[in-house]
Amino acid sequence: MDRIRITGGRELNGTIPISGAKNAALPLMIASLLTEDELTLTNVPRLSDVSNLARILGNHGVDVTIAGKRSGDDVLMGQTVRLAARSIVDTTAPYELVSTMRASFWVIAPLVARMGRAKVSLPGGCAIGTRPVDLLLMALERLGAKIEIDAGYAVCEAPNGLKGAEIDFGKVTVGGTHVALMAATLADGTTVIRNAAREPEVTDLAECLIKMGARIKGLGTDTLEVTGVTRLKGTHHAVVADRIEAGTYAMCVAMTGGDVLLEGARPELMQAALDVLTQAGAEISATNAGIRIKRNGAGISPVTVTTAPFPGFPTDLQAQLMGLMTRAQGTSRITETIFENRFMHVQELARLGAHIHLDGQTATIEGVDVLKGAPVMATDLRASVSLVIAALAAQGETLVNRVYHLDRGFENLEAKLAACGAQIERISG
Ligand SMILES: CC(=O)N[C@H]1[C@@H](OP(=O)(O)OP(=O)(O)OC[C@H]2O[C@@H](n3ccc(=O)[nH]c3=O)[C@H](O)[C@@H]2O)O[C@H](CO)[C@@H](O)[C@@H]1O
Ligand SMILES: C=C(OP(=O)(O)O)C(=O)O
Repeated sequence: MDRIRITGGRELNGTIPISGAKNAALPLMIASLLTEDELTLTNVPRLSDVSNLARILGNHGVDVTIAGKRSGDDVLMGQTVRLAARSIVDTTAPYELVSTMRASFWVIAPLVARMGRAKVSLPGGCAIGTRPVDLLLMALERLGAKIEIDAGYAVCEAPNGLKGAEIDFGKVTVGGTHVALMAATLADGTTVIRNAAREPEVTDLAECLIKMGARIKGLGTDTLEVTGVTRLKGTHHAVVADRIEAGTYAMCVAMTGGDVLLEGARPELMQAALDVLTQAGAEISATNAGIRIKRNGAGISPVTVTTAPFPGFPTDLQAQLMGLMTRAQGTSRITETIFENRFMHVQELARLGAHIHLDGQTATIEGVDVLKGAPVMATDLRASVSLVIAALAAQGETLVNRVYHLDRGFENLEAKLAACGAQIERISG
């Protein structure tokens, strides 16, 4: 199993290219099930979640080709992925495949919308919380699907097609909004989705669906109106830049000091995170090329932050912010409101010398002057990268185990950081 070795104490200076967003690429790939034509996605990140989903879609009969490895020696470009679901050969998504990644449950929406049936394994909980799918199933039921839970599978039928309806989400759900949006595009009549998630990845999916011929109004708001069409067509779409990856590298720079251009990052999609970084003492400027982040000399100021759905501070940056605050000059408070158990990093950060006290959903972090390298491991993606952030400022060597979590969501993490001066390397095997 690969590990990452980091020797802390180096400033970061240079340019980090920001990849396409994992959380947009996955639903976009799933949307290919809605049409017989070819969907071409560019700027797709090289991540294990992407290759796993390609395998899952292949099982349904989607022809997936992945091209465009790199242009030049050190300039990494996203991949181009072509997906053609000419005929769907299997409407079942088995446990063995769905259990490898939660987002694959979302195939239920295009399968039932196009084929009138789907049998998809329930995804189960994960390290950050129980993560039920009741709201996703409620949305499909509102559209007229009959759903039964049988032997661990959601069996969903709509032999006469889906019908437009009002869907009111009691709680903001990104996955629920993706599912409702995809299913409604092929439903008969108009669907109104209320309390829809406004995350940029939802808007990216909606923009692609519109290019495929879907009729959707209200992009970027909490009310989406979808008028169903009988068929969708193929298109080309570039995956939106990853605001979570950009926010993560911004926190790395805020931690180590230095001056880095986050190339291709979109400041308007991550204002809450940029505001928190500014409070923490980083200097942020938006440029034509992306976001420039600097921290020179002054220490890290403590912050008080509560996670919230977009446009609030994202839960997917909560662990990274905690990593940064371990070295703040004072006491920070971070409250997690989206997932009930997203604190797997607390114990591991403590191994590096962090002082964190957890009380319910709020972590109180007493900043320390010195962190010291240690072997660490985490059980999820963002928790793992919070350890990388702390390790970049720790004295001595940190070995981050279970790198496969990082490979789910960060393309070439060690190459991107090393190019800016970090002492970081992957140890294979
Ligand atoms: C692949 C992807 O895009 N993953 C993101 C997506 O996950 P995901 O789509 O799974 O997260 P949701 O937005 O659905 O979850 C938000 C909250 O709603 C709850 N809930 C959700 C569905 C449901 O049927 N019932 C229910 O109670 C969840 O347990 C959680 O407490 O959005 C999360 C919140 O921004 C991010 O952290 C994940 O990175
Ligand atoms: C929680 C995440 O992903 P997933 O929903 O795929 O588990 C994440 O990207 O931080």
